[in-house]
Amino acid sequence: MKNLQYNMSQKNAIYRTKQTFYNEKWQKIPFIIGVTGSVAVGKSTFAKKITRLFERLEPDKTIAQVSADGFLMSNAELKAKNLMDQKGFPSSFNWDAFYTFLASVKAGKERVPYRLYSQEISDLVPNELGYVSVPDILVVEGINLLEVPPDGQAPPSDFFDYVIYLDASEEDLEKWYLDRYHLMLEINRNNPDNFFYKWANVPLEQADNFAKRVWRDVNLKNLHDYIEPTKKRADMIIKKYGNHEISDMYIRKF
Ligand SMILES: Nc1ncnc2c1ncn2[C@@H]1O[C@H](COP(=O)(O)OP(=O)(O)OP(=O)(O)O)[C@@H](O)[C@H]1O
Ligand SMILES: CC(C)(CO)[C@@H](O)C(=O)NCCC(=O)O
Repeated sequence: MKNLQYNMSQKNAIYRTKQTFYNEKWQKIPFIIGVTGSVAVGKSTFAKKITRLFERLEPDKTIAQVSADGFLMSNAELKAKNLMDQKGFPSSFNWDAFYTFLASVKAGKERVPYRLYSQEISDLVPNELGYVSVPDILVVEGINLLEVPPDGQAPPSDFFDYVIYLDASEEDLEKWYLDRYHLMLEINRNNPDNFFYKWANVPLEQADNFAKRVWRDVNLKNLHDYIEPTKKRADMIIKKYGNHEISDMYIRKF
């Protein structure tokens, strides 16, 4: 946390110096923190925690939190493009929208809109937008923050001031993924409109075989091919034990 606060004050000093040099009026530039890593590593939980911590430690600053899952294409769009088995891969994101969002936040625009994603419906939330209005700090969590878009679009990492990569063993990741899946089955057992309803009402072994296959063929493949290769570009790597406690921490000093 100290490291993050230090980086933030350094970055703000640079922004101020630049604006003075260019004879510009002082304008707040949001400090954007990224939290990245595998599906189910705990990015949104961790992002929530650092947001709460900042709210306590820096009570005079405004803090917002956004998930990069909102820049995925909708399930309908993925189905139409035959990309459902690549959900979460670079090919499944709307990179232009992600870039425009980050560029608008950094430019200090008011009420910058973004789509919301829900793990519970496993899709973008229809007819609802979130808005970010020039916060001091924006925490963005997502699997793709340090990836380079596939079609030559500008990479979102241009706008991140500090990126934390959460790391864990593949066994723990699969377990956390399945635990969350079981929770979704439980919650939606009597909810026929929900994505998980179908799987909540077949024998557990059959439901588990489906989830394990999705984990292996989609999320683990995504980790190997696209997410893990970005790890060395992070400013900080935090490795977690199976009980979610931190086992190791690496900080990039350059
Ligand atoms: N610190 C923690 N303590 C206890 N449980 C945790 C912790 N962090 C994550 N979990 C659990 O692990 C699972 C995955 O966490 P979370 O949804 O935050 O992951 P994620 O990386 O944001 O996932 P996704 O990429 O799919 O959005 C959830 O069931 C969550 O409750
Ligand atoms: C939304 C993502 C891509 C990442 O958060 C992930 O949770 C996901 O839905 N992966 C696709 C395969 C699956 O349903 O788990």
